[in-house]
Amino acid sequence: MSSPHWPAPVAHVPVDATVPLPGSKSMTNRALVLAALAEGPSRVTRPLRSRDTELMAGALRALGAGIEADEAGGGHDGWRVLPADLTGPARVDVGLAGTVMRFLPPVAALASGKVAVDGDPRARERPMGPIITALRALGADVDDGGRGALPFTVRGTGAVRGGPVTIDASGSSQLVSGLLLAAPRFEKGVEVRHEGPPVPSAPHLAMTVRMLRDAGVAVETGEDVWHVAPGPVRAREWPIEPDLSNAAQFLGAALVTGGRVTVPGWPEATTQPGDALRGLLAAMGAEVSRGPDGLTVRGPGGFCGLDADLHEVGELTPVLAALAALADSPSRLTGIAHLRGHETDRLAALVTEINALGGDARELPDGLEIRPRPLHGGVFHTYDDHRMVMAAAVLGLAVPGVRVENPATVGKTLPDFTGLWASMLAPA
Ligand SMILES: O=C(O)C1=C[C@@H](OP(=O)(O)O)[C@@H](O)[C@H](O)C1
Ligand SMILES: C=C(OP(=O)(O)O)C(=O)O
Repeated sequence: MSSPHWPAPVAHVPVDATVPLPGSKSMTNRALVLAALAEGPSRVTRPLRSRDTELMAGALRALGAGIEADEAGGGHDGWRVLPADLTGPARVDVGLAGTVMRFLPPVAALASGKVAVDGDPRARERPMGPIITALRALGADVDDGGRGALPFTVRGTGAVRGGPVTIDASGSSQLVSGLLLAAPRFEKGVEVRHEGPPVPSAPHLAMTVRMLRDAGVAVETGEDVWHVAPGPVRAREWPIEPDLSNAAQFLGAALVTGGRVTVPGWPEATTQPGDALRGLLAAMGAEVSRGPDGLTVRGPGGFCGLDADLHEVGELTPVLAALAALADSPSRLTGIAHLRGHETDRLAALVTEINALGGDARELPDGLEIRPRPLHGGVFHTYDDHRMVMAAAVLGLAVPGVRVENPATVGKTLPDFTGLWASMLAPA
């Protein structure tokens, strides 16, 4: 899926905009899974409609679930989800979606029949081994040809025993979330114990636990251990919050241009990691306020670099790295070695592309060090990574001549990104 280069627009005046954002990828894909496993029909309202969520809907449909437009939904592009007996044979395409490749196989193990799972070429390189091994330990039959990676076939028997399992989830929190989401339907539930270097993305694990409990499932947590009791998953309405991680580039534009951006509907309390933007952008010098209109970020003119451990909020890194390259002082972003297993090796990609524009970025064993330098235009490669497009757009606000390769890859989580960006930059 490539598209012509996109000339990232320069902001000639401070932005002054309100940017409504589509729903959270992470919440939408959890809601779809829980709704497909529920006792009766559910609704997912204001979901994200993007490549990652359409892939999840397609995967669940392939197993037999009904997922259809919610005609009564008042124009929010919502879904009605009608659970059904899960059956194979089926083929599932996970694309490059971490949520689909880690959340779907445990669901497939509950189906009766074979489910073949594959994805984009890069998906075959993303960490999957620990969840394949864990599924086997829980009683599922997975044929991966000894690769410990995609593609593989889950030979479902219609039931999974479940019980205790130990996993090294240091490569991705999704390895734990995937097991937990399907576990209420395992005969014994599950007790997942993590052993290894720290698990990243704690808010995403909290989101998994929160949403399971919201579906009436009993979940207990301790340090590096999660217990899900077997039992029914309640059918319900799942209202999806705006995607706060996708707010990063828009709020960042306020900082870069010394302007103002408001994101409506910012939740009072949330498990989304994007909520950390309030503190992170404030640490760079932004004025951050919350009101009835939403969350507002104002940029003071210049802004400073960031010294932060992003272990829990790794998906914010590409945009924060772009901001760091434009800041008034150096930045150190640490705790993010696991980003080498994301859509692309994000640490390598960010260093290569920032430096190709004249920047000074270097890899640390677990992160990035970025020293601001005057940048120039050029092609910014995006490596099938939506967040590389978003990072490039932030750089382009201040650097004339940034041309973004394959901007359509942003459709993974924000298909209308360039439209929203243009609206943000349009004079009020
Ligand atoms: O569970 C989720 O919805 C996600 C968890 C995180 O994955 P990692 O823990 O692999 O970083 C995050 O980066 C990803 O964008 C979404
Ligand atoms: C890491 C990300 O996605 P995925 O769900 O594919 O892991 C991301 O969106 O930044």
